[in-house]
Formats: sequence, structure tokens, C-alpha cells
Amino acid sequence: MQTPPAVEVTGLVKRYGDKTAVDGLDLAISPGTVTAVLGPNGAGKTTTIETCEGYRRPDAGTVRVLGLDPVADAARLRPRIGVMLQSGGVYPGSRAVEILRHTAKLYADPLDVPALVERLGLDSCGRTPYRRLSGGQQQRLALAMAVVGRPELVFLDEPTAGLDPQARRATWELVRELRQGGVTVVVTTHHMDEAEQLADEVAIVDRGRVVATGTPADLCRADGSLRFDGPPGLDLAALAAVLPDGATVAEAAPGAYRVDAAVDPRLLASVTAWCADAGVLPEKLGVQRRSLEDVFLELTGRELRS
Ligand SMILES: Nc1ncnc2c1ncn2[C@@H]1O[C@H](COP(=O)(O)OP(=O)(O)OP(=O)(O)O)[C@@H](O)[C@H]1O
Repeated sequence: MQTPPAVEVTGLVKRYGDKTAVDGLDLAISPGTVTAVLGPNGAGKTTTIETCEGYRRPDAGTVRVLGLDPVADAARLRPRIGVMLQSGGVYPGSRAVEILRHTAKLYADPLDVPALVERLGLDSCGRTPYRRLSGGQQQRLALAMAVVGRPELVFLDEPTAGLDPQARRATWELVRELRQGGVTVVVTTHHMDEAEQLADEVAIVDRGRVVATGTPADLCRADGSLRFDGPPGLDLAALAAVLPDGATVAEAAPGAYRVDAAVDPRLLASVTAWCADAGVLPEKLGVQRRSLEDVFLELTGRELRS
């Protein structure tokens, strides 16, 4: 029997007045995976996540988190999930470590607070009031608050926005450890490298809908190109004839060849076999994969960071 999804969003619609922020969004997240919800500003990522967290009610559609309704079953769900909001939710005068200790007390079996504080580089500012923390420190505190209760499922909304590279890596490391511990992690981001580094699954969101899902490798593998250099004027029709349907061959510049197709080992073998028969040594032979940025651009016609 298939494991039920940790998060299941079906036909979610959420409007703010006239503005439709989420427009029939479907998403299923498997337990124990890291899923990146990737999309440009305003795509509807935060609204979707906040609906999953029970902070917003759907206008249409259904949301189930660990099999529960995030609004109706909030009391049962809250102890099982960790939430990192994009901002706020903290009294500005409270000291960082006190906030974390207080949060830890809400859970039955919290992590060791001093260890977590050290881990996230917050030891130097533990006694600093929240409002005096830097943006990066506030981010790290929010992350600590999300994980301190040993949740089964964590929602991280842009966890590395504004962090320096070192803090970014520490965050990624923590996410990897959560995953190793069997925690389901849902992370929104508009950083491709974050999705590529962290995610088992990526859901690309644009204009309030999921427009593609898959592993980063799958999303990028679907198409690509194979390039090589050889003598100018090769018989491209003859080469195309030995390639799978849909493959196109071009001489981009004299002696510079490009095969656009689903790149797999068989394609590579076909091209090199043809070259061998033609007595051609394909120099600088290489495969170029699409990046998630290319995938996004093709799907939506827009840059990811527009
Ligand atoms: N409280 C609100 N009132 C009115 N409009 C809102 C509200 N919150 C979000 N929106 C609008 O809904 C759309 C989706 O916003 P949302 O924050 O969910 O997107 P996002 O993908 O998380 O973007 P970002 O990456 O900038 O956080 C945007 O057009 C935004 O301006």
C-alpha cells in the first residue's frame, strides 16, 4: 500500500479581495522528503504554505497535513509541525534565547536549546532583544523555533533569504540532517541552487498554480543538448536519420554541431557510432543539461527572479 502524502493540496484557491493569489493549486508531498516549492515573487508560495500551516482558510479546495485539516484540527496538528514564517510572530522585546526556551516548552520532547543556539551561531546574541537582532540572526532564530520541537514536518518559508554564505550552508546542513532523521521538509525558495542542493522533489509554482513537479534531475533531464566539434559541412540529414524522433541537428557555426534531444546514453552512442562510421572524431563532445532556471523560463516564459 502506498504511504499517504504528508501534505496533500487539491484545487486550492485563495483570494485577497480581487486578487487571486492561489488559483487551483495541486501538490502532494511524500513523507520523509525535502520538497522545494520554487517560483518567482508573488507566485503564491507563501499563501499556499500559510494555508497548510492553518493560518489562512482556503476559498476553495482542500488541504490535508499529516492527514489532518490545518484549521479544524489545529490543536492536534500544531505539536507535530514546525513553522518558519517569513517574518514576525515574535514579541520584539524578548531575548533570543528566552524565545527559544519558551518555544521548546510547548513541545513534549524538544531539542537541547543551548546546543541548537550554538549550532545556528546564535550564542553571541542570546541575550539580545529580538528587535535588535540582525535580519540574518532573526532568520536563524526563526529556523531554530521551527525545529526545536522535533517536528515530523517542517515548513520553511525562504529560510536563507538575506543570509550570508556561511549561514546559508549551516541552514542547508540542518535541513539535510532533518531529512536524515525522517522529517518531511517543505521549503519555499526562489533560489535555484537551493532547490538543486536540497530538494528530493521540486514543485514549480507560477501564477498560483503548480506548473511542473519532479526531481531536480528529472526536470532538467527531459531535454538538453549534445555538442561536438568536427569538420565543417557534415551530412546532417544522415546524422538525423539515425537519431530518435524529435531530435534536431544543427551546425551552429562552421564545424560546431549541436544535437537537441532527450539526452540519454543511447543518444550519445548513436551520435558517436555515426561519427565512427563517417570517420569523424567528435572533439569537445559534451552534454549540456537544462538548469532549473531554463525549465522555469520554458514553462512560464518568465525569469525566475522577475
Ligand atoms: N495579505 C495580502 N493581501 C493582499 N494581497 C496579498 C496578501 N498576501 C499576498 N498577497 C498577494 O498574493 C500574491 C501571492 O503572494 P505570496 O506572498 O503568496 O507569493 P510568494 O510566491 O510567496 O511571493 P514571495 O516570493 O514574494 O514571498 C501576490 O500578488 C501578493 O501581492
